Amino acid sequence: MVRIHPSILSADFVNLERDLEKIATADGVHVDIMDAHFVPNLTFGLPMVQRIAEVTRLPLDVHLMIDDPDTWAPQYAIDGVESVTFHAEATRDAIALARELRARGTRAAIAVKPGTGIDRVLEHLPEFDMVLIMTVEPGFGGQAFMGEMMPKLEALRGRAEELGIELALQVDGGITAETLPIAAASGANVFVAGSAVYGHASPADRIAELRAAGKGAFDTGMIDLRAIHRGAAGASGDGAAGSLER
Ligand SMILES: O=C(CO)[C@@H](O)[C@H](O)COP(=O)(O)O
Repeated sequence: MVRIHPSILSADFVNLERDLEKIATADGVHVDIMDAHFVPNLTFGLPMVQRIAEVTRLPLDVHLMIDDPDTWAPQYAIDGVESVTFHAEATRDAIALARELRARGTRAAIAVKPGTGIDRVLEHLPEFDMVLIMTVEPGFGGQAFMGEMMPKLEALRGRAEELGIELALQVDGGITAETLPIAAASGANVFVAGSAVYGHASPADRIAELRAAGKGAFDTGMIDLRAIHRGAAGASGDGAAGSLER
């Protein structure tokens, strides 16, 4: 199933309730939490997430771009939050944190920056409900999609199929109607789009367009994922950072 999660990083924070209404036809709201340490940008924290959860019926997909998620992430497992994503590069113990999030009733997701390999994520894949492959350097909207991240998606989707587990695969950064099918064909099924949605005169029309682009990629069976996976040897990289265990 294709899911479109607009990123409110591109919304008008002063008119956020209005801008949330504009994306009511989406499948979730991507909420970027930035601390000006892990990434060079600053957004907001838990009180704002609580208010967002109160004013929208859509499930929240909280993406923590912060230091020390081991301490802070569990607090975001509140009503209305469907998943909490923390970064492999920032956590001390990804598995313990994922288990804690699940125990609190939210989906546990791990994100990797473009320079980070996925070997350890592949090793421990059943611990996570979702993996987020960043297709830009985290921090800002409006950057260009990095197609060279596609082998990571292919390797993750292939491994999930081998294990017979359900895994949401999210991509974030530079997603448009042109780039979304590329990521869908590589195994992604949850698409974050900020400037593409909020930069359009009608966010609802853009959401429909993105959904159709993703559905088209799946329906036409553009690419056989297993074939891709066979050719994706070495795609996982050696991991620039992000030990998953202490
Ligand atoms: O996490 C981030 C940026 O770090 C994103 O969620 C951006 O908001 C995506 O914006 P676009 O690339 O779609 O404009």
